[in-house]
Amino acid sequence: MRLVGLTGGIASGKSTVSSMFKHNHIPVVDADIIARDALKKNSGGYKKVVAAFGPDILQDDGQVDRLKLGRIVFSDASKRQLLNRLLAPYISSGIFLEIFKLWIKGHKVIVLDIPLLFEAKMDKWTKPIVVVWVDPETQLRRLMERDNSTEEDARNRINAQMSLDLKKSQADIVIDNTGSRQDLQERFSEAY
Ligand SMILES: CC(C)(COP(=O)(O)OP(=O)(O)OC[C@H]1O[C@@H](n2cnc3c(N)ncnc32)[C@H](O)[C@@H]1O)[C@@H](O)C(=O)NCCC(=O)NCCS
Ligand SMILES: Nc1ncnc2c1ncn2[C@@H]1O[C@H](COP(=O)(O)OP(=O)(O)OP(=O)(O)O)[C@@H](O)[C@H]1O
Repeated sequence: MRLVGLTGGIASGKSTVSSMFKHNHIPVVDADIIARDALKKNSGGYKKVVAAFGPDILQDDGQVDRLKLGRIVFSDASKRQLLNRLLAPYISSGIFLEIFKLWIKGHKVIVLDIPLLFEAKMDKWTKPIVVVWVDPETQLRRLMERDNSTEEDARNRINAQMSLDLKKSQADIVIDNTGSRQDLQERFSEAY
């Protein structure tokens, strides 16, 4: 079985590339979805995170206020490391469970779409590593547009990750997504 690592920076275009893999009938495990499940009300991760960060991070319905928690952790590295440490066991076991389910169904190639592939040291499990790269200005603009966020919030999120150029230097395949969606489709078709 081949596990392809699909990574990049926030808003560099991983989800867009991941839908191209799905279009080619290659299944994708999305680490962001698994991380969201790990923080849903009453899950193991939720209980740990609420115990550590306090009830102020909760909405009226008891779910975690993701915007509020995001503001806290993306502007404070030690709080971010704490959140990462608390959720890591739930996220990694969720990822391996999803991969296992696809493997027993007989899939020979599976894509793991994970923004923190290198940061979480999961790069040793994947080959090839595909990095979706964009230039910094395009990344900032797309992130602000997509999330309707301020420049400060967007910069904090970008700075919370390993630099995109460093990720690019460790890639087996680089897909440049600075151009149009059509250009991206062409880059993808050249690589796959
Ligand atoms: C802080 C949280 C609640 C903010 O939620 P929000 O809905 O605003 O963002 P979302 O989860 O959709 O993430 C958007 C992007 O932010 C980046 N990001 C998320 N968590 C982190 C992190 N801990 N460090 C660096 N970048 C991160 C990723 O590029 C991700 O694609 C959430 O991101 C979270 O629980 N993060 C910790 C879990 C994690 O590490 N997730 C990454 C997947 S492995
Ligand atoms: N080539 C492109 N031209 C214009 N907009 C694009 C292009 N590629 C992606 N986008 C847009 O940029 C934003 C970020 O793309 P996408 O959501 O695929 O990134 P991502 O890497 O999956 O982000 P995250 O790390 O937050 O999950 C989205 O709004 C998407 O529609």
